[in-house]
Amino acid sequence: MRRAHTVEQVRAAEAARMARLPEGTLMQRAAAGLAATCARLLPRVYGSRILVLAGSGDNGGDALFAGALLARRGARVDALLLAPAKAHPGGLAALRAAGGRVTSDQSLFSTADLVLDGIVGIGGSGGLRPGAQVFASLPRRGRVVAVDVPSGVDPDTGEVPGAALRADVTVCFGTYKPGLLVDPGASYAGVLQLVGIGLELPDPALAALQHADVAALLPVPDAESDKYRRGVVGVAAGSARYPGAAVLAVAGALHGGAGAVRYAGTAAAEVVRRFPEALVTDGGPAGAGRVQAWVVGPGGGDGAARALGEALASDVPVLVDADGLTELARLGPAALAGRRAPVVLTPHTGEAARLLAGAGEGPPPAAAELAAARLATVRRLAAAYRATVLLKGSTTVVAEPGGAVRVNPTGTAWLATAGSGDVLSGLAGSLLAAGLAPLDAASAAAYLHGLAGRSAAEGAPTTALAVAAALPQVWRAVRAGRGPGAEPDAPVRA
Ligand SMILES: NC(=O)C1=CN([C@@H]2O[C@H](COP(=O)(O)OP(=O)(O)OC[C@H]3O[C@@H](n4cnc5c(N)ncnc54)[C@H](O)[C@@H]3O)[C@@H](O)[C@H]2O)[C@@H](O)CC1
Ligand SMILES: Nc1ncnc2c1ncn2[C@@H]1O[C@H](COP(=O)(O)OP(=O)(O)O)[C@@H](O)[C@H]1O
Ligand SMILES: [K+]
Repeated sequence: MRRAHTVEQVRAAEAARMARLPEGTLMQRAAAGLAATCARLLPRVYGSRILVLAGSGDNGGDALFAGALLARRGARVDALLLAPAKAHPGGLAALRAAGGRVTSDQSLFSTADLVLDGIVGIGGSGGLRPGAQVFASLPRRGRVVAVDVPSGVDPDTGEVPGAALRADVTVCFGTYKPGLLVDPGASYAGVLQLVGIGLELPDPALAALQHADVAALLPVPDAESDKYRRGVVGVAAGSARYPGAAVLAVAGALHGGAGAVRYAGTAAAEVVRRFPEALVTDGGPAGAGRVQAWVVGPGGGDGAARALGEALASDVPVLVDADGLTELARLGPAALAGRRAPVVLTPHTGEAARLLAGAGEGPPPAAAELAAARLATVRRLAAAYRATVLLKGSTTVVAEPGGAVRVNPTGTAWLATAGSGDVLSGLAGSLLAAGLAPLDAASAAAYLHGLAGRSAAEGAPTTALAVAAALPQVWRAVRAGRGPGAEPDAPVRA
């Protein structure tokens, strides 16, 4: 599990640690780790040209001390101070003593072999200040290494309220910060490198599953298993207008670990033609027979309202997607009140906007606004509907009401293809039917779906059905601990 902590959590852990260590120890550890990463990124340190951008706080201090270490190894290091009067005195003295120089020449940004972004770290707020904005758009030749956080990215949320400096690598200290794992911030961070500085940290604010975590969650049949004990997942999806959504949701469900898939809806003939192993009925969930979880809504069209009502009236977990969400938004959170079994909602940002409006949170916000504030959005939705919410998009995030939040590290923009969301809802519903808790089912499904998307695409456009077809190989890779993302220290973003 990759864990991320908020600024408040990091500061508390740092304060506790610093009380027991000589002053400056943590900064020395941070700078040493930072310099080591920079050295690995350069063909050779000796003779390379390095520009340090140093702001007014300790983030600038880290960058200056790292610059000093690199200067001692023969690099030519220039430091551009964004607030010269407030530059970290110890860091500046160390840099000068090592032969580094202070410069005001901004063109070095474009000629340096490596740029260290020490403008602002976890003390940052708002976008880059005017004096630093120029670096967000200057051409670059060498790599940019962000110190702790790319300057301009909000460390706690990943929001990017103004200009920010895009990094190739971010070296973060002590723990990941949520803003490094969630878009848009994550897309500014590049590859993440964690440097331990010996902090003792509390439960994380945000976590990202890794291969071993997902492998431990995946249901595996044993000698006692039969198809019913493995769980039956019901899929109420598709309509005369959108029969394909039924096929895609069933395709996802068939690869999610349930022992059987029961389809209920008007696309029964299409489903059986494609998947003879599915059990089908052309009525709604109420008359479909016993299942351990329902998936309602993909391509549901006019039938979504009835299917949602019948599924919610059952006593098993219900996953609501697509047209089911539109109907739920119309009804508002009251439709879920009194339900004992869990509810999982899987909106994209457009559906999230409708759900928020349906919860009485004012007029529907613009989807783009919600995408820019993914963590806040998923938390608001989970709280308003008292349900587990998986918010889809450039970074998929999953939240429980008032509780844990998970971020999916495996996504790929190739998944932005019609119908891939239907595969995801079938898959997640199947994991729910197999007995996984809602947060685990949703986040494991997103993890597998992302890997399947990568594997199906391999750099070329793919289709939703191909994503479903790639699921078995992805299961095997995750269970065997191999394939992309398998190494514990694999970059969060491939
Ligand atoms: N506290 C510690 O023990 C450690 C801190 N470390 C470093 O210290 C950093 C935090 O240092 P600070 O608390 O001094 O905070 P920062 O260095 O992140 O920034 C604080 C200063 O930047 C200004 N500022 C805020 N937003 C800005 C913006 N958007 N543009 C320009 N300037 C802005 C503030 O006015 C303030 O003066 C961490 O990110 C990490 O790099 C590391 O050395 C590890 C140990
Ligand atoms: N830019 C993106 N980067 C990564 N994944 C994306 C991006 N855009 C969409 N996705 C993923 O693609 C899938 C699309 O689902 P959805 O929006 O429901 O489409 P559909 O209704 O056509 O199935 C989701 O899993 C979503 O997370
Ligand atoms: K920084």
